[in-house]
Amino acid sequence: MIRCAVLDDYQQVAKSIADWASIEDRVEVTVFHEHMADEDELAAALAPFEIIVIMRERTPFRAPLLARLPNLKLIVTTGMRNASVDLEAAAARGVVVSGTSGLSSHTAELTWALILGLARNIVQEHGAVRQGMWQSTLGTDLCGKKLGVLGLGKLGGRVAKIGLAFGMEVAAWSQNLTQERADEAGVRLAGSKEELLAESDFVSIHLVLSDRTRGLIGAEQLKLMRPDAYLINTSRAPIVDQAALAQALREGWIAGAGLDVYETEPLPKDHPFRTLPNVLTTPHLGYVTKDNYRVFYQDAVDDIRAFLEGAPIRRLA
Ligand SMILES: NC(=O)c1ccc[n+]([C@@H]2O[C@H](COP(=O)([O-])OP(=O)(O)OC[C@H]3O[C@@H](n4cnc5c(N)ncnc54)[C@H](O)[C@@H]3O)[C@@H](O)[C@H]2O)c1
Ligand SMILES: O=C(O)[C@H](O)CO
Repeated sequence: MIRCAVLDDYQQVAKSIADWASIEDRVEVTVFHEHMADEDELAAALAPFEIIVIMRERTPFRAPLLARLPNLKLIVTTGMRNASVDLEAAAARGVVVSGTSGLSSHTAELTWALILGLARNIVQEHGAVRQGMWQSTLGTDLCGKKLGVLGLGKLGGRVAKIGLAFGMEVAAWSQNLTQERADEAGVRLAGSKEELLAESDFVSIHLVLSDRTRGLIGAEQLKLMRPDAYLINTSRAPIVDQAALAQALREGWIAGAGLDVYETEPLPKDHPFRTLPNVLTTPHLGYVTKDNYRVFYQDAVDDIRAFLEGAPIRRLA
């Protein structure tokens, strides 16, 4: 039997959500529900396995860990982009890395959950109702307000479209955004990042993390935002200087933030984002839906079958 490990199945759904029975005559699957952060623990637990299925970027596979996994032949990661797998080191060890497809609506929808949650103080009001109170905050209308979208790719484009449906004025900016793409999305191309930050009621980040986008929003940029504006980041934490963001929230440079992504995940227990009253946090839930997991895990099973049969496989570049 080929041994396969499935990592970080926090919700304990990996086995039931896909058709593993179709490969059970050849593959013995062990599912790990708890996150293992320690490299020694990972190396010891994973050394016997030929195949490892990983959920997004929860457990990094860099050269030192890969070197300690002598039996490893295939890594299946969910999605087709995973910055925490060292593809070169894997190739050097003869380990194939494949990816899965996935849906693209999920994170745009979570972005709107955060925007709506912030605009209508949903979490505070829910808590207050539970404690016997009635109407303790004033909400903000979205219709007629300005939404600034940083990065107009798949998710940014979808978020912009929903903003238009709410009757918002939508502008977008990124270093490589063209007038043609802005026209196609039906939004205004902002003259500069600074202009977009200064004028928006809600700024939502949908850039990929790269050398050009790391630290794109620091203290200087946060100070350009209005004190009644909100920042939403469901993209990647290091695009925003995290210490500057905590200061901005503490000192009221902006009204609040909706965050799904963090520099260290899981977010450390004593991190200020866990307690600041004007932060709405979700634990990197953008992609965590039944519908998307069904696609992720079924594709993982299909990748494993293809690999075992020598059929073409979706390799990560
Ligand atoms: N929270 C979640 O669970 C979740 C789920 C899926 C994706 N994401 C993140 O959302 C982000 C957007 O994903 P997507 O699928 O829309 O990606 P995409 O590739 O379709 O779009 C990314 C955007 O970034 C821009 N961009 C790329 N490189 C750039 C650079 N060097 N400088 C400036 N702009 C640049 C692109 O032009 C585009 O507008 C990514 O960071 C992704 O990791 C988060
Ligand atoms: O980029 C993504 O797909 C999500 O953030 C999960 O890692």
